Amino acid sequence: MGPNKNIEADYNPMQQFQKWFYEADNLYHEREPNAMSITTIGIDNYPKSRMVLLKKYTWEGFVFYTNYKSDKAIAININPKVNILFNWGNSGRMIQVYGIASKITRTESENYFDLRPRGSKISAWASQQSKPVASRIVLEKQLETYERQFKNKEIPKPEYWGGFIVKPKEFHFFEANFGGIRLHESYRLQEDYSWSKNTELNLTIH
Ligand SMILES: Cc1cc2nc3c(=O)[nH]c(=O)nc-3n(C[C@H](O)[C@H](O)[C@H](O)COP(=O)(O)O)c2cc1C
Repeated sequence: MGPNKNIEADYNPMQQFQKWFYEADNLYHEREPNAMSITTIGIDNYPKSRMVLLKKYTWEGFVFYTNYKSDKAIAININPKVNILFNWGNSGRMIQVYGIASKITRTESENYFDLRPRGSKISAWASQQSKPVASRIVLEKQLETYERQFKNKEIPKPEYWGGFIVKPKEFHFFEANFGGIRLHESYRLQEDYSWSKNTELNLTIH
């Protein structure tokens, strides 16, 4: 079928995301509905994907946390254009989001860090993400060191740990069904901040 273009002035595709996210969790019982892949373009110009966990989404965008010295953070600093992907196998649904990533405020990251379990806080201190560790023993030693250092103390957020928000520019919602019909709805942010919508139905062979 041909594309069916129309503009829905008040519509925000975050509503559709919210519906599918809710259903992935409560209707289709995905094991980890908040797991998403994020692809960045690195300094070597290669795209690189890895999984992260979505910790919050708002009308503004999608928030995840990481090490600001990691490959993904370095890539984002150079090129903030990213692609995130949710793949929910139980329902045959997939969502792609093109967006622009930026750091959230330090206060927001601190507030979230304070809510994390003690073990995760220690790990944030001990882990040098994207850097090879000589051995498991070295990593365990680092964990012990920080456990000793913070014994009976509040654990502050490390300077290099924090969140990114991905502000969406384009959404693609895909739904495959077993009859081989694939629904593809896409939304693009326009200059006036309204979203244009495009719907396609494709007959696909898996
Ligand atoms: C299911 C899953 C969830 C993950 N969640 C996160 C996360 O929320 N934040 C994070 O920094 N790394 C997370 N990781 C580890 C990353 O995939 C990645 O290995 C690490 O962040 C280093 O990536 P980079 O070197 O490309 O920056 C997760 C891995 C898996 C398999």
